[in-house]
Amino acid sequence: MNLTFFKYQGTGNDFVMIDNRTKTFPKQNTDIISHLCNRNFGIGADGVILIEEDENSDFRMIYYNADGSETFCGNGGRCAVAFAKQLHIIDNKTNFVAVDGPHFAEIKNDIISIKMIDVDTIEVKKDSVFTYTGTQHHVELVDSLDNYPVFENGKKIRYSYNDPGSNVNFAEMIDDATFRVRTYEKGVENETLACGTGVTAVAISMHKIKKTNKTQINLPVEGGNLKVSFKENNGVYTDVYLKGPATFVFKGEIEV
Ligand SMILES: N[C@H](CCC[C@H](N)C(=O)O)C(=O)O
Repeated sequence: MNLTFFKYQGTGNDFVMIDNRTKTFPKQNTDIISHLCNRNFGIGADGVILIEEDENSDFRMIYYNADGSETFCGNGGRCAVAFAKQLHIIDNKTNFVAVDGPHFAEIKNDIISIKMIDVDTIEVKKDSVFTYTGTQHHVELVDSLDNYPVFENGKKIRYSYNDPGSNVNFAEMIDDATFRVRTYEKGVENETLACGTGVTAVAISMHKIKKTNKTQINLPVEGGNLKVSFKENNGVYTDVYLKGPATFVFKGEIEV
């Protein structure tokens, strides 16, 4: 079949976006998803995102990692909002639904803010934090991310968690409002240039272990700059917003 796709990237986390309102995309075929994401034999991306109709919200976003596993994706959510606007499904504000539930989002001066789920499962361990921001995230502080072995150390930690494993975020404290982040992503099985649910996990974890008392955090990543803001009350994090750019790269067609 001939497939029209739109390529988007959010701070370097990149996605093949498909308007699947006709419900014709073969979702069960993980080989097709992997092929689309393959950077040599396909289009190349960290994941595939489908936009579908939803009776209770503006649209449904479905995210698949490059290995075909389904999860939520924060940067992907921001790109889905930009894509929905390009398709004239929405204007600058939207309520949409994803695998982890409903999300509000808005576009202001080309910056897309997406409301993330409330975060209340935060497991503080000796040298790391494990939390859930729409998917599983391991967070640990390191002295410097320059030349840090993200792939090697990330892969080891990723598989140390019981199935489905965990994404792994290494954070370097720049100041009390800024944490640089590099992430090894499960399902991509590599370092990505940014991870939205990952930087959200870092911001909340750093507040939880009292490395910062700020509730608006800057998170420079390899592919750009993200921001996370939140409220905290008795250890529960609400009004969690992930903010950053989402860019249309090109439109294309591929035979699958
Ligand atoms: N890049 C995504 C995270 C995808 C998470 C996925 N790798 C998984 O949990 O399996 C983000 O911006 O949140």
